[in-house]
Amino acid sequence: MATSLQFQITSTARFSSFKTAPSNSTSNSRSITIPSIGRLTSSCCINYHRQPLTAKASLSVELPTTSAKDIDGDSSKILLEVKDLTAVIAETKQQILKGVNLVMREGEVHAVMGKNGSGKSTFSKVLVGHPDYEVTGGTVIFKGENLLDMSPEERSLAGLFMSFQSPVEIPGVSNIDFLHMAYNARQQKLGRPELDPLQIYQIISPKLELVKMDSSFLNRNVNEGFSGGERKRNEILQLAVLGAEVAILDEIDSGLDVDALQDVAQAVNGLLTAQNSVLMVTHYQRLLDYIKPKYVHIMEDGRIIKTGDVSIAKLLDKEGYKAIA
Ligand SMILES: Nc1ncnc2c1ncn2[C@@H]1O[C@H](COP(=O)(O)OP(=O)(O)OP(=O)(O)O)[C@@H](O)[C@H]1O
Repeated sequence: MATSLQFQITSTARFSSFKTAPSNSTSNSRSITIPSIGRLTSSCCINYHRQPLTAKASLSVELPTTSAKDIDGDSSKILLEVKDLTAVIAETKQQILKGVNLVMREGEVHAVMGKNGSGKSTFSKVLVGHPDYEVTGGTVIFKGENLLDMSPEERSLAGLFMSFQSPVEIPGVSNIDFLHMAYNARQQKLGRPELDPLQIYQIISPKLELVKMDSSFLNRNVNEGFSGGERKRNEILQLAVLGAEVAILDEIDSGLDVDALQDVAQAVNGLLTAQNSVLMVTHYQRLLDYIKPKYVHIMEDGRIIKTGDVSIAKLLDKEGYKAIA
């Protein structure tokens, strides 16, 4: 039971469709006290009630047989390969994604820009399996596996993370409990021992410093009453603690003051390695001054219509989207 709850919370709790039981349902939970932050509770026994998912696509897919080097001479490992991805809004069947193509390799930072309503967030949410959307065509290969065959929880546990444009509150679940459960779910998936509350705190503590968050945020319910900027920092805290091979950051710069933007960017840069990759959705060149992308993609009407280096973003900033057309 605990296992399935842990699996659910790693990603789907972060979608708005999640509902949690009141916090008094944590009876029998294990707890410890850490002086600086008060009481930590391991919440394996919180009851979660989730609406059924509708976004799981089961399109048949042929995994690539050629190596990355065969295709374009770059021998770095491909982490994510999106081909001709199309998707509709589940409820209305309105088509939003109209054939997205993208390849992300280890060690790369990609930025996706585009006018309001061009499909950037939808693309990000479809990748993590958000239930509001149905995939209608195309393929997505993540670390050699068919991503579209995985549930949102499996995607998260496989190492795909998304920071939402508007991170949702999770009432009744403290930050520390959320991180603890999500972390242990990943440990389980990797066949490693689960950590107790003290051990998890030792992992989280340096990450708090990385994102410059006060430890008091750990005992608050996830995002409840957080300011816009605090929510964004909290998203990066989750990324820092849980880790990911591909992190999708949807407008991580929105709502941040100039100092907070630098802190968050510095934290993201601190998490980048030669083995992982970041996909940033943004409207503003200023973010790209801090987190430098190898590629900038322009999305229009559900497709990536142009890919280039950061000079595209600079041109956009100066002359607007008419310069891209
Ligand atoms: N769940 C939904 N229900 C109805 N319409 C939706 C839904 N999700 C996306 N859309 C519509 O799909 C289009 C693309 O939306 P999306 O949020 O992906 O754009 P975006 O490029 O991220 O925009 P912005 O830059 O303003 O954040 C918009 O017209 C939006 O209204």
